[in-house]
Amino acid sequence: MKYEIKKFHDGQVTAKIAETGDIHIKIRGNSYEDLFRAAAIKEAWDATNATHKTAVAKLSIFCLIGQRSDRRFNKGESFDLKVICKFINDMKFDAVSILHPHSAISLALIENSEKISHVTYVEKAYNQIGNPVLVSPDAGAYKTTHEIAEKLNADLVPSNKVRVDGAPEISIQGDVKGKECLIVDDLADGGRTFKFLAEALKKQGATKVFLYVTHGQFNYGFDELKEFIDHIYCTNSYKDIDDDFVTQFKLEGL
Ligand SMILES: O=P(O)(O)OC[C@H]1O[C@H](OP(=O)(O)OP(=O)(O)O)[C@H](O)[C@@H]1O
Repeated sequence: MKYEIKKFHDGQVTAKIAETGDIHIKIRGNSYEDLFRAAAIKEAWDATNATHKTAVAKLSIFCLIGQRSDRRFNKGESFDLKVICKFINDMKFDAVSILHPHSAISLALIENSEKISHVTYVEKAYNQIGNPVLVSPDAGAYKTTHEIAEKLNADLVPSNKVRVDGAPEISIQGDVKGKECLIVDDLADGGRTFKFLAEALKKQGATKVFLYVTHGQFNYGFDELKEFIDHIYCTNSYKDIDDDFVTQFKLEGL
């Protein structure tokens, strides 16, 4: 470790660089404090490397806070992802990698950014289940899941979701009768999207329904989800989960 982080009683974070040279900071990035930690480390690193111009600083963010707020939802409201990305740009990293961002807007707003693909984790779930049909829950997930289906040589059933008064309405565009399905998406907040989709898939004859999300928040627990979902796969980008219902793929550095 090339740095130390300390926190004062009032919540202030402070960093100390232990060695000069290249640095690669890996954070969840799912809280403002995480971003401030990275900023403190980078500030100390810049000062330490002021005469070492060839050293490289990289930042990996595994679960970018505000990634869903990729537009100004209503007139008069703040565009939160823009504020967050401005803060990240101010740190001036040479490269910023973002694991499975919700949309391409994060990558467009962050300078020197690139995406870390989630294909490895989907592939692990796909192999553990034994070649299920992939299901993309909405238009946003279709493009990336289509790319993954091509790579894995898997069947893909697209589905569409529109929210009516906050509740998702589902239409499935393919035959899932007698098949095992793996829903693939970026994040689960409460997970209602997937509960409704799993119910619809089972009504159409799917034998088992599994869920893969990269960022597993599951803010309301698993009880409701267990009704129609057989098992969940996710990474620990957002938090560590200890539950038999969930298989978590641990990210290096967390
Ligand atoms: O766990 P849940 O509460 O069901 O939410 C999960 C869904 O919400 C997100 O999409 P979102 O509706 O934000 O996508 P949008 O960009 O189309 O608004 C995410 O990509 C999932 O599809």
